[in-house]
Amino acid sequence: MAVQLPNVFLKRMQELLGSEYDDFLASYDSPRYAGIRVNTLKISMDSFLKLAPFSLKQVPWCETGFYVDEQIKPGKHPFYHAGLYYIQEPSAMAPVELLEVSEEDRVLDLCAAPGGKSTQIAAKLKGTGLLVTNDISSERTKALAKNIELYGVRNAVVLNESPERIAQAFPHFFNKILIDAPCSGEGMFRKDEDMARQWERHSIAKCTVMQRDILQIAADLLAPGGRIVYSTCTFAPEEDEAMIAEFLSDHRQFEIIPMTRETGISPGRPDWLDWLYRKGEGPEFPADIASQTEGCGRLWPHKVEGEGHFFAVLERKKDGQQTDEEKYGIISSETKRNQRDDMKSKSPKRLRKAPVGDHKQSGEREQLKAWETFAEANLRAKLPGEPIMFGGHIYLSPLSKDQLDGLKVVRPGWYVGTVKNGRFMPGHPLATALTAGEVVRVLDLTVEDGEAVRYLKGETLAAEPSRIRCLDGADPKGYVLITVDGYSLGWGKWLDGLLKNEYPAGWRWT
Ligand SMILES: C[S@@+](CC[C@H](N)C(=O)[O-])C[C@H]1O[C@@H](n2cnc3c(N)ncnc32)[C@H](O)[C@@H]1O
Repeated sequence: MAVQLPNVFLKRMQELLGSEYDDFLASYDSPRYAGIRVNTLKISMDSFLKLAPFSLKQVPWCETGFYVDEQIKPGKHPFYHAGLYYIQEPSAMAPVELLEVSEEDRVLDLCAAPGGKSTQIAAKLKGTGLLVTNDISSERTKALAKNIELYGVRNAVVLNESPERIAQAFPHFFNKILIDAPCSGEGMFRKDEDMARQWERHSIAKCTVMQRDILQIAADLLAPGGRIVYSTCTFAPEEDEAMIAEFLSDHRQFEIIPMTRETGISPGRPDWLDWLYRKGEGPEFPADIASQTEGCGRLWPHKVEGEGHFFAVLERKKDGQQTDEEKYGIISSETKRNQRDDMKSKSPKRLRKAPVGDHKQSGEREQLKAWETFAEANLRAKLPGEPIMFGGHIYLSPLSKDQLDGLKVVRPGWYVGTVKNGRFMPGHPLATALTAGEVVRVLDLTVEDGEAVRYLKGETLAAEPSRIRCLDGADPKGYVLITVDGYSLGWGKWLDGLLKNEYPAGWRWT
């Protein structure tokens, strides 16, 4: 077998899977599956299918997902740098499909880094509603913020918080919540051999403690009638069926929404709750709860083309016994006061409202004015969100500063730029989320002639003024949106036949 699997894991799977075990084990001898998901925020499916530079095979459970041959290196193509697709393991595409995100939803992705599922949610929101995307690891939120920017998301707030503190700030606020929980990662063994080596260290018992806490708090974050999707990339019943059964026992107002099976999703295994109970490793759940867990789902590596995943869709019952707090999001002023005090005492580095000093306020006003002047001269679009200052930078935020007060904010919204020496400098994320029709100057490069790659490498390009497409008879001199085959890559600054490259050093093609 190509992958060295832990003996304890193999013994458990043999007991759990019985006659299916041999097929399961044989799946480790097949190559892993690679996938890409089209970012419909930046390109329509029709256009992508015409433009796709490699052959694609549909992923059954995700309309925008495709299997690709890993050897083609999908990360080494200008279209990847234009954010036209995300490289994602095919089974990891299923949880967001089950969340059934609609336009205008308020969505929370609680365990989001590096952002695969958040970018999928953002595409479904189509720039409407709100995405709050969070991870407890400050290191991992760097990749999360970068992906939100690369994929052209305009309506996301990126947080680096504990779920408890988000629940204090936003009680019963979100109507869709994704918990892609930290887990023992048994479904990752073929993709990442390190996961197999570290399986004992990320023990199932440790993971269940985190999962229990996160699920518990998610119930306090969910608005009436809302939906939670809980997912793991592990097969362990302690982290899957038993975690869901325990949640349902503690939250009788919730129920599992069984999922359809046509796409290859296998049912949950209530009998595995008995297996745990008989081993003395789990409680005996009431029959009505245990039977519901059959409505959970798994993608198995020996049954579908994917590495494996577990999911449960949880909704609040319509006739459930709810407190006013749960029903209407009402929270008593005393609870609010206690929560605010608690939040303030625990917060080291947080978003602060602008100090009220006149000097500071007029400085901020000037900077916001500089942004408005830039937008008037260079853009032809009404952009969403409130302009706010944060850490010396200007953002368009889907939330007010008050709503974010006291939280550890990585990005309060869409980063549009910063003012240096009285001059507005547009940010790279402004460019990646703009379309060619929204700006005054565009220079379109192509994959074929190699110029797009030269731009991504940071080279200065020569360009005759006639190549700069200028709206309304504008002068070619100034900030130009650089596109590849029509899709935005970043900024350039054109002067006298030369295009100064504004593609950020840390993002360059190497
Ligand atoms: C399976 S990964 C998430 C993958 C991500 N959803 C994606 O699709 O790219 C689990 C994440 O949970 C985060 N995490 C662990 N404990 C957490 C907690 N208590 N609250 C929020 N995030 C947590 C980890 O840092 C990790 O990034």
